[in-house]
Amino acid sequence: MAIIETTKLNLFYGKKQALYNVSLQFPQKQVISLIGPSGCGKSTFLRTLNRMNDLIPNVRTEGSIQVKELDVMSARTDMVDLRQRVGMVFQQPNPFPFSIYDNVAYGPRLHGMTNKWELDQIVQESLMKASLWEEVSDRMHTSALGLSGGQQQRLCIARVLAVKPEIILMDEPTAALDPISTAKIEDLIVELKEKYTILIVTHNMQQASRISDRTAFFLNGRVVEYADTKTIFLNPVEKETQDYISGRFG
Ligand SMILES: Nc1ncnc2c1ncn2[C@@H]1O[C@H](COP(=O)(O)OP(=O)(O)OP(=O)(O)O)[C@@H](O)[C@H]1O
Repeated sequence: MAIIETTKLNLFYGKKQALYNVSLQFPQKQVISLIGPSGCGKSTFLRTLNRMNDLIPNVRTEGSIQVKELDVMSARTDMVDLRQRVGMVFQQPNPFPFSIYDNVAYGPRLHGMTNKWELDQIVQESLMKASLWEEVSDRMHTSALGLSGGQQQRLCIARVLAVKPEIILMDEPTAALDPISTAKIEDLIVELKEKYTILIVTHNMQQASRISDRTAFFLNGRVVEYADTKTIFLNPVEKETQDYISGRFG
């Protein structure tokens, strides 16, 4: 069953159209890669799913997005609720300038959790799920800004996990990281799909083929092909997909 379904999604930045009739379905508890050359609309598409584009002036969106029963584009949709269910991790790790503990506790506190015992539990659990607990358990009250880039990115993932999302959107989450930190995040993504649905924008073809179950290839704001990852990389139907994955453009 699809956890996310977009239907005929069009998006305009002012007069410029960036997405054309994007209709995609994403099954639960899978990793889905969004690939395509720079400027083809991958990040724009990702941001429509939790309405992050609303923060950009002059954006207009048409079509529909369902996250299970939730009509994402409805004016009645509660943004705090939506972004709790559909969390996001960005290219540059962006921890708050607070302690490690306060970064992870931020979301639960925002949702009204005040009990210290409960907060301690959720912070520890989230850091464990993000494979960071062992590295930080003895310095929870020191600044998150003292962590390495890879640790900061896992902290940002822990921060998302702490509010118990169903879906995690990741926009090039390893682009700013070294190969070892990248491998840790990739392992983590594969572990997390046991419980979460993960959409990842990536320019790294090996990464997409290593970690994702399904892959969507975008070009000029359109989805050219969407299939299981093996098919996209080994046996694509469309010539444009073949050209892109074999490095002939992009
Ligand atoms: N805030 C914005 N205002 C106006 N146009 C934008 C904005 N953000 C993106 N665009 C345009 O929309 C199109 C799609 O951009 P988008 O960033 O979604 O592509 P992308 O595939 O994620 O690219 P990249 O891989 O380089 O991050 C591009 O033509 C881009 O210039």
